[in-house]
Amino acid sequence: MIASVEAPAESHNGSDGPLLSIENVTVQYPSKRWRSPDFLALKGVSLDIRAGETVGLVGESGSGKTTLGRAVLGLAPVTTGLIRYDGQVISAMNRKQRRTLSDEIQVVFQDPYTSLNPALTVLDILTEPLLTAGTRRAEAEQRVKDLLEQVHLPRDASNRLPREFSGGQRQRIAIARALCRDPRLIVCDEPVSALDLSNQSRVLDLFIEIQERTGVSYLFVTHDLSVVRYISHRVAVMYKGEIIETGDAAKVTTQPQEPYTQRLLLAAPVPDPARQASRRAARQKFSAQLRVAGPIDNRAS
Ligand SMILES: Nc1ncnc2c1ncn2[C@@H]1O[C@H](COP(=O)(O)OP(=O)(O)OP(=O)(O)O)[C@@H](O)[C@H]1O
Repeated sequence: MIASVEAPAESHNGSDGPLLSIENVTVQYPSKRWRSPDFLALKGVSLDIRAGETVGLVGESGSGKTTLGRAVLGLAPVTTGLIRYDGQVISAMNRKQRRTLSDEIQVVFQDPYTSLNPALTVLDILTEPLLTAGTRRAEAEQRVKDLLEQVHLPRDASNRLPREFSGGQRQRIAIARALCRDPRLIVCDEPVSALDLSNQSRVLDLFIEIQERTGVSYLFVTHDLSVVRYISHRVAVMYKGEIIETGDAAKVTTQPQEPYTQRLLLAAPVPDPARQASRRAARQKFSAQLRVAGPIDNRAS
């Protein structure tokens, strides 16, 4: 695995501004139970993503990572704040207006076993978004051949059903589907966490390869720090609905400034025994520092 990817040299959208700009966004889920308060899942989150950039969103379970990805996709209610895409405010768009963005913003979900329609062949899964957009069938079928090649699946994959593929191969089909209409931003929600380690690194390499070729940006949601370090240019760390630290991926994942990020780093599993020993020593040192510094909630805002 490489240490971290090179930052994109320049914006692909021809402007100096970010491709995606999340500005002070709050998401409040309405309570489903009588007299219980609404739940504030995001508390004033701000984050930019430039064209061609991968921003990794990391944090423990329940910190709000998926909610932020869903807010970008228009699937979680933005209560206050704004989300701009290429300068245009998208957070206030209705469903019909959002549909016009499906060429631009796509998603790859965690579970390749449930994200693909089991009754459709790969050809049907991949031609459907193209035919819906008005592409002629012959052209759509040629495009599917190209897409299968791009994600390193054999051309005869077209005629098979999702159940005939392994988890890693299914995730490649899901990636091909996300690529159908040449998006400029893909929200990746834990796209490798259901895969075994060797498939994880192959699929991560595929994401990087696609980005190098197309200049697509990724908002990459994961709880796994080694994944985030591998794939991201920058990392944003979420804690209880807030972004508490952002910065260069290599720096945040090796020299985090915030005690919470330090704790997250120390809690990450390390298979190599020598590294485990040094991790244990670091953990003990960090615990001693914490005893002096006070509880981890006392982080800088
Ligand atoms: N539709 C919903 N209605 C009410 N609360 C929700 C809803 N979706 C998420 N939440 C709550 O919002 C908080 C953030 O959830 P979210 O799924 O964004 O976290 P996460 O960081 O992605 O967690 P994980 O890594 O486990 O997926 C959690 O406390 C969750 O219970």
